[in-house]
Amino acid sequence: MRKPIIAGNWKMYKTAAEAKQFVEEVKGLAPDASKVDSVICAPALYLQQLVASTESSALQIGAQTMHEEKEGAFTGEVSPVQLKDLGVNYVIIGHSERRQYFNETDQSVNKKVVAAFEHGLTPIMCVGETLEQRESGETGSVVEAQVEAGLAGLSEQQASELVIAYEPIWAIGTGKTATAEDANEVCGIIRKKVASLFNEETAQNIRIQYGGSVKPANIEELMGMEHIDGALVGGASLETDSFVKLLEAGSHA
Ligand SMILES: O=C(CO)COP(=O)(O)O
Repeated sequence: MRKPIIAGNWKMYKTAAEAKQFVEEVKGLAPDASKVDSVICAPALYLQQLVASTESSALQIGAQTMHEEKEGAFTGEVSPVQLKDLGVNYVIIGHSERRQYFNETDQSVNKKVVAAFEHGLTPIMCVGETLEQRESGETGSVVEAQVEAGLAGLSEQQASELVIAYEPIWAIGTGKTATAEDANEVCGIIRKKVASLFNEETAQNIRIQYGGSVKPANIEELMGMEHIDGALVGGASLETDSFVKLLEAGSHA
């Protein structure tokens, strides 16, 4: 059985005071960590404070991106060693906004995934097609290529521990959700690809999230699908009420 994982991606939202208040409110309400992994991926600025305030709670803290080198002359960047040193557990890698606005490629995503594991972080690697690719029937081949490139060089053990987030770009922040069946179909394609790259056991272990306009009203249907093990949530992770509802839905899946 794969443990569900619900992760909020706050993107570039919230002041320090708002971040602190959210976490203070939610940490006591997060379901038991044996039932669901509950994660907030916050702006880098707040990670230290949020890790400290969630100590000994079920709520875990993740980052939204990182550089692939452990240190160096990379002005403005944050390294995996620095994240680990703060007590961060998860890091989102290759979000479509990073690919679109910050020139991340399948190759740089792969370097970051490898570096995250090297430094004891669990990557949440994002894949997903554009509307144009979906409409021209390329969804399967696009996500397969992203998965193959992103997982290059990983051991079976690392691939088993990786989290993949399937986020169709046209469903992000648009209010348009992929139907549960469509989302499940693509997550199934991803699992099959992992089986072909590694083996069936690895494919059964890997956790695959769906992301794109997930909210309390649609999470149960999504989580009821065979290949969907969690959600990566933008907008609905910014409000305590809706985020707690998402965590609860995850804990019952
Ligand atoms: O990009 C997303 C999460 O990483 C999805 O964002 P929304 O949930 O706001 O559509």
